[in-house]
Amino acid sequence: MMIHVAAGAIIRDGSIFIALRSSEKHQGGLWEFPGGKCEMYELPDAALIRELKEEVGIDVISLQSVFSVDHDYGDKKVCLHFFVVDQFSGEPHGAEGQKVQWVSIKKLINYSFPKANEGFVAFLSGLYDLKE
Ligand SMILES: Nc1nc2c([nH]c(=O)n2[C@H]2C[C@H](O)[C@@H](COP(=O)(O)OP(=O)(O)OP(=O)(O)O)O2)c(=O)[nH]1
Ligand SMILES: [Mg+2]
Repeated sequence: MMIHVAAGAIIRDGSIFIALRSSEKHQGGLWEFPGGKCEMYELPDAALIRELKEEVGIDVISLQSVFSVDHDYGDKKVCLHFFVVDQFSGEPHGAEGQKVQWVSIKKLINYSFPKANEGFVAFLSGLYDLKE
């Protein structure tokens, strides 16, 4: 079964907010873009808005869908729906006790993400290049 997941790159002043997945979770110990699984009949944008409120305590004002990627981890098949979140209210923080940090876009490639994130990390790194 394919699990649909919404994940968002929260962007402010050339940096992106990332969170560490706890070691007991699937793909634990790796950095992630906050988000989570879509509930039944829930579209990815609605799932992301809900998850960002729960996990990082922000209210999304503006989000843009970037692309979706199917990935088979062997133990789990996911369809990741990636978004850029460029307007929000509230200050992002680890609302569930997870380790978080702001990372400048040019340094994003130095962090270890789950395999399914490769294309999105490359895309975000490209956004930075456009500003040079
Ligand atoms: N949130 C998030 N999940 C990702 C990313 N990359 C990636 O492969 N995943 C995978 C890991 C998980 O198998 C799945 C998302 O699960 P999750 O643990 O965030 O889901 P959730 O927030 O609904 O959490 P839970 O309550 O079920 O624990 O997608 C990413 O950048 N962000
Ligand atoms: Mg999650």
